[in-house]
Amino acid sequence: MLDTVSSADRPAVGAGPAPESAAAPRRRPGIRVSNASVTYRNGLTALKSASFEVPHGSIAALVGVNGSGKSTLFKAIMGFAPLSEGRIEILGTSVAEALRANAVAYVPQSEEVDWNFPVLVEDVVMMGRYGKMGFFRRPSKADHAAVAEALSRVAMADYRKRQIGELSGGQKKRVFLARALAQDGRVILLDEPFTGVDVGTEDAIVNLLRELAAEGRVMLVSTHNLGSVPEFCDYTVLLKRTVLASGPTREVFTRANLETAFGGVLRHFDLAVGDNAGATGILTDDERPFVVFPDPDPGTDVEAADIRSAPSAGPKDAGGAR
Ligand SMILES: Nc1ncnc2c1ncn2[C@@H]1O[C@H](COP(=O)(O)OP(=O)(O)OP(=O)(O)O)[C@@H](O)[C@H]1O
Repeated sequence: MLDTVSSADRPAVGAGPAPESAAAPRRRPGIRVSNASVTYRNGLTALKSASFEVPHGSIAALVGVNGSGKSTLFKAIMGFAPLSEGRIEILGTSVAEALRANAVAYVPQSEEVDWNFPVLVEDVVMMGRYGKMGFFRRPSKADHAAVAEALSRVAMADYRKRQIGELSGGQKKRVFLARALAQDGRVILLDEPFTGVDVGTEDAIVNLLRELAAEGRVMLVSTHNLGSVPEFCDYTVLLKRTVLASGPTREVFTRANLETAFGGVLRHFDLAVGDNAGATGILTDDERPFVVFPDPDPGTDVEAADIRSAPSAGPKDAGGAR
């Protein structure tokens, strides 16, 4: 039986996880990955001894270069890729039990979907209800109501009779988010939800994810959009065939950790400001950049912010692009 979430489990959205003290009860993990390894049939170990936790009611970024194992981790959480060692727990149960309870929803990358397949928007969202239907998959009133509510939550109710292939990239993403909502997924895995979407749609998706976190759901978001991670992800998991670092974003999402995770792949500019010895750093792997301001008080956390576009002044080289 999957456990339920009380409001006591929920963090203040956007405020990051509450600090834990000896007196405070430990927040229950939504996803707990312990020493998990995945080896494909061709002998490649795509994930080695990965361990991390993401608590109830939070949004976690899954960040790493192409081939670092993000999709492999998603497949393991969805039960498609068996573990050669270790364990994954979802809402305190095994993967198999979480899948039986229909607790894990997946929002795919656009490339994974055949957009020529003739299917209506409302039919795609109805797929989220299949796990709750009988053998003949005849939708009940409740199923139709759940689909309508999910579509209106992502502002796509007017498109329900449209062919999915006719929609824009951002609209398609919202439809697949609606499918996850119709399923009532308590754990939602989102694969590159911001690729190819405009800023308005990205903001709409982020706001929705915040609402879902406030409802106690757990989101794991694979993204190359580094600039948006500190903005809306409470937790970060840095992946490079294993977990390099994981925990609250403000602790994990540091320049040093990002450089380790991305190595030479990450573009890195330092903007020297006048004679200021400290320099503003911009880290990007080509989507929205992540900006690191000089630390006014060395020894404390690095201050970070995101920008939506490159600064108008060109980068003054203090290390240059790598
Ligand atoms: N079915 C498979 N069989 C064998 N190797 C695989 C399989 N799927 C993925 N791999 C390999 O596992 C490694 C990790 O791939 P994965 O798709 O998990 O990376 P990723 O971080 O999701 O990459 P991207 O950012 O490009 O989506 C890669 O070297 C990939 O070639």
